[in-house]
Amino acid sequence: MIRPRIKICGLTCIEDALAAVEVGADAIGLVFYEPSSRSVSPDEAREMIQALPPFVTTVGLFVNPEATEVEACLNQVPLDLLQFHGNESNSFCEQFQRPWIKAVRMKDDVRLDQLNDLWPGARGFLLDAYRPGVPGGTGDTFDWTRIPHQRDYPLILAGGLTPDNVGAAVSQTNPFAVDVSGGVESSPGRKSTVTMRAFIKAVYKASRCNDWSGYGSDS
Ligand SMILES: O=C(O)c1ccccc1N[C@@H]1O[C@H](COP(=O)(O)O)[C@@H](O)[C@H]1O
Repeated sequence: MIRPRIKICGLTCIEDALAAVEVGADAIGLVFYEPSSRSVSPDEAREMIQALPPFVTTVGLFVNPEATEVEACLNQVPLDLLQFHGNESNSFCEQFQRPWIKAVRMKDDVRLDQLNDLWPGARGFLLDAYRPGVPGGTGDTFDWTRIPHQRDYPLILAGGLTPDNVGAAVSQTNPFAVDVSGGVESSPGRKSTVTMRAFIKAVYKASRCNDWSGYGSDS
């Protein structure tokens, strides 16, 4: 099994972003959705990205934004990828000339065989738990047996992942990537380096990838 890429989302300060990269995150997510405790301003996001080493994918998360908000953000922040976590259409997501992924909340009636028809421009689909009235970042899991083994899109598995359950999640679903936010937090908006390291180690272990050597000790 190829090791899934690992995105740590909802970073709010340079210190946590650097720690995420140091323990092995491939991508970091920045939340541009103000009601969230993980929300950052474009200025804060730019400062965080400027502090990163190369080869770290920077992802901007939006929930039903105005196009002007995304454009203003892109003018200030060098984002590699956009993550749309609301009810955005394919044509809305396509207009920014930037690669994007679509988050899909796993409500009972979601048809995973129709994702590419609904959002043909998406580079991948992030599956998250569904909780009425909350767009994401809930810390809830969903039933992974709903995910088919045969897929025609890169699957990014999210929703309530933690160091304790991500190994089983990876083994069961063989995702292209995993995405975590609340499961590696020490307090609202802040990440625990120890927990991020444990999360990444669990992903490596589940993919039988023995070369994990993230910096520092486990304690
Ligand atoms: O993190 C948030 O605050 C958030 C707000 C609105 C939409 C999505 C949000 N986060 C994303 O939700 C999933 C799952 O998060 P969790 O691991 O269950 O806490 C993940 O993709 C976050 O990036």
